[in-house]
Amino acid sequence: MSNTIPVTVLTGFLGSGKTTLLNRILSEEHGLRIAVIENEFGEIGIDQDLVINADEEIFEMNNGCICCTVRGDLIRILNELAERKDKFDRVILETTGMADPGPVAQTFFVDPSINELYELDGIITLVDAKHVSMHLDDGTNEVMSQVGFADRIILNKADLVTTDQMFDLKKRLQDMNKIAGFYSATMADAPIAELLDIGGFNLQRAMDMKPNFLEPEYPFEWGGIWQLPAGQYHFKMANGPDPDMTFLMTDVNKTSETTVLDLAETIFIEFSKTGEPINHKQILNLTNQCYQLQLEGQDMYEFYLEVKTPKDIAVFAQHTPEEFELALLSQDDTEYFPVAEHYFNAEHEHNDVVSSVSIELQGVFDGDIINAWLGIFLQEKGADIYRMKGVLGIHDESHRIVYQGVHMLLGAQQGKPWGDEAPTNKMVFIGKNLDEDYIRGSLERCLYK
Ligand SMILES: Nc1nc2c(ncn2[C@@H]2O[C@H](COP(=O)(O)OP(=O)(O)OP(=O)(O)O)[C@@H](O)[C@H]2O)c(=O)[nH]1
Repeated sequence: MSNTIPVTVLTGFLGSGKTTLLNRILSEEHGLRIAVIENEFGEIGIDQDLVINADEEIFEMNNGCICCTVRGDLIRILNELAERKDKFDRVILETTGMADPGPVAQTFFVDPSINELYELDGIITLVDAKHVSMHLDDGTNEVMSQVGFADRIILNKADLVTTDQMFDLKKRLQDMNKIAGFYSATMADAPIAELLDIGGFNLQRAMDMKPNFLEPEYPFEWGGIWQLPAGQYHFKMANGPDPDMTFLMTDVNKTSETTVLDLAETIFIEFSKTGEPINHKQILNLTNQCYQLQLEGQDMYEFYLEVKTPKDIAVFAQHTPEEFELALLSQDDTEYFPVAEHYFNAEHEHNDVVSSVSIELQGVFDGDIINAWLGIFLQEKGADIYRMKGVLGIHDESHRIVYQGVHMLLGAQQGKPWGDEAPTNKMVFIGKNLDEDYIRGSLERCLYK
C-alpha cells in the first residue's frame, strides 16, 4: 500500500464556492482527518475566519498567489505538514480564485521530496454558473486553466440560473474538458464521496494540454555570474515592468551556465520570500538574501556593491536584464559583463489589471450606513468587482457580521461572537480599477460615531 498522503486541490474563480465546499467537506461525517492549506489573494487573512470551526489544521499562505510562489512557499508548508503526518489523513489545498492550478499540480510531480510524501488525488474546480460565462468571454486565463486541469467540475449556484442556461454552460465547458466529471450544485452540494479519493490526477491529460507541464517554472526570469576583482561597483538600472523587482546575489565557486541552473534549484525557495526593500543609492550585501529593489520615481537607479576580495557572484533577477537595462560598472565606470547566464521559464503571468485592496479599521460600523454604502458601491462598480469579503463589527451586534459579495450580489451572515475581543473590521476587495483611497475614505465615513 502506498504511504503517500493524498492531496485534493480546490480551485475555481473568485467567489465560485470553494470555501462553501470546503466547509461542507469539513463538517460532513466521514471520519477523515483533514489538514487544510488556504491561499489568499488579498494580503490580510479573511478566509480563515470563514472556514467553520474545526479541529483540522489550517495553514494559511497569504503572501501572494500560490501559483507564483508555488515552488517555494507550498513546498515549505507541505514539508512542515509532513512532520505531523500522524495527525491527519489527507490534505485539502484551497487556492486563490486567481490561481492557475497548473503550477500547483506540477509541484507534486517535479519536487522530489513532495513527490515522495504526497500524491495529487485530484483537482476539483468550482464554477460560478451565473458569472463564469462572462469570464470565459473575457478570455480570463485563470478560468480556462482551472476548467482545463480539473478532474471534477462543480457547476455551482444552480439556483441563480435556469435549467437551459445550465445545460448550455455544461456543453461549453465539456468542449474545454471532455474527461472531467460534471456536477450541478447549489451551495456546492455535490456528492463528497465522488470528490475525494479520485485516485490520481490525470498527468497524461495535463501533458496533452500543456506539453511543458513538467518543466519547472521559476520566480525569476534570469540568472547570471560575474567574475569581479576586489573593488567598488554599482548596478545601474532603468525602470522595469514593475515598480519593484526581486533580486538576489550569492557568491559561487564555479562560473558555468550549469552553475546557474544548479543554483536555481535551491535558490528559488529563498527567492519566493518577500525581500528587504532597497532604495536607489543603497548598498547590496552578498548575503544570499532576497531584496526588493525599488524602481520607481526616477529614470535611472544605482545600487552599490563592495567586493573585498576577488569573487565570482551569481545574481538572480525577477525580470530579464534587457527589461530594466541592467549594467554592472566599477567605480571608473568600466562595464563588467556576465561570464555565464541562463534565461528561465517564468512565462506565468497574471492579468495585472486585477488587484486587491485590503482594509483593516478599528471600531464598529453603523449598520444602516454600511449596508447602504455597500449596496450602492456594488451596484455601481459591480461589473469590475470580482469579489468582496468582509468580517465586520456592527454597532449593537454581539457577533461578527460576514459580508460576501460576488459582482453585484451581496449577502451578509452572522459569524462568531466577539466575546471579550474588541471588534475590528477586515475587508478585501478584488477587481479591476479599484480606487483604494476612495474605498477607504468611504468606509471610514460609515463607522459608528
Ligand atoms: N446563491 C448562491 N450563492 C452561493 C452558492 N454557493 C456559494 N454561494 C455564495 O457565494 C459567495 C462566495 O462563496 P465562497 O464559497 O466564499 O467562494 P470562494 O470560491 O471560496 O471565494 P474566494 O475565496 O473569494 O475565491 C458566498 O456568499 C456564498 O455563500 C450557491 O450555490 N448559490
